[in-house]
Amino acid sequence: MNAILAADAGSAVQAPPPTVVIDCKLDKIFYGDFLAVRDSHVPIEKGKITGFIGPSGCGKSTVLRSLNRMNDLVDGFRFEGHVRFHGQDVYAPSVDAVVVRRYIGMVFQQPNPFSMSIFDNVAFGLRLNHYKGDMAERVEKSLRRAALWDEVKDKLKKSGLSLSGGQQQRLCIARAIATEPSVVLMDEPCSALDPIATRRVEELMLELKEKYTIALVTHNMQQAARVADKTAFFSVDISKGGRTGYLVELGETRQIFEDPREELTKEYIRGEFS
Ligand SMILES: Nc1ncnc2c1ncn2[C@@H]1O[C@H](COP(=O)(O)OP(=O)(O)OP(=O)(O)O)[C@@H](O)[C@H]1O
Repeated sequence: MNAILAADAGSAVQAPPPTVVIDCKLDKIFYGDFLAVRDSHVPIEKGKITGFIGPSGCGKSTVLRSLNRMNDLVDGFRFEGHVRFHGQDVYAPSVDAVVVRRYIGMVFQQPNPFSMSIFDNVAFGLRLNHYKGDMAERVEKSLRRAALWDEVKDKLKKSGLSLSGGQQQRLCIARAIATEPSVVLMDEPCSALDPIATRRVEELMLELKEKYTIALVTHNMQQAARVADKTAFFSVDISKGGRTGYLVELGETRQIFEDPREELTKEYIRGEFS
């Protein structure tokens, strides 16, 4: 027996430490004077799905949108803390938000294809980023990865808006992954979809995490339990007269659902599942 294993005899063999792709430490997030979120440190780990759950208004979307500077255009948005992508400050003055979103893509609640062809929807971000490679090849690859190619390959020139809701959301996923981001942020991607389309997108998430890291906001606890590797539970602090969201607990999904450390998490999970 070698020395390392001998020293560890009797304990489980340790998995290698996870790689943190986005180190997000949001001490305070404001909209104007309103303190929307406090004390939320959510490291996003490579190759995993991190689910954000919690009651309405607890800041799930605010935290998610802070990761790729989606809040830049919101008047009065500011935060204290840091967001680092592979160690690089996402908010450094020298960093262009368009470049950030090329590496940290986003899928929204409502499928929002642009009013242009299916092909152009997927090519959109590539053109924005002056992609020099084979456009048709990349569009096909993205549509295949989004499990949509077989349904649209004969109508690439048709409008993205002509597709069903579930197809539109997979088109948006194809658009988000076309630039080959490392991380895809998904803000309630299934809330406008029926159960069958939801299942399809959930299966897709599980396939995509082989290649992309995913952060997922969901209202649907069962969805978090089904797909997330890690789960972050947020709540709302009303003790000081305001309504400020904060991270209560972050852990392996199984631990959060079956053996939460915090009383608040227990109550929330019990309430939602009972
Ligand atoms: N653009 C904005 N301007 C001002 N306040 C905002 C803005 N966006 C969100 N807020 C406020 O910040 C708080 C957190 O909102 P956020 O949408 O992040 O919560 P959430 O947990 O995602 O909610 P939900 O589950 O209902 O979507 C809420 O009090 C909300 O009203």
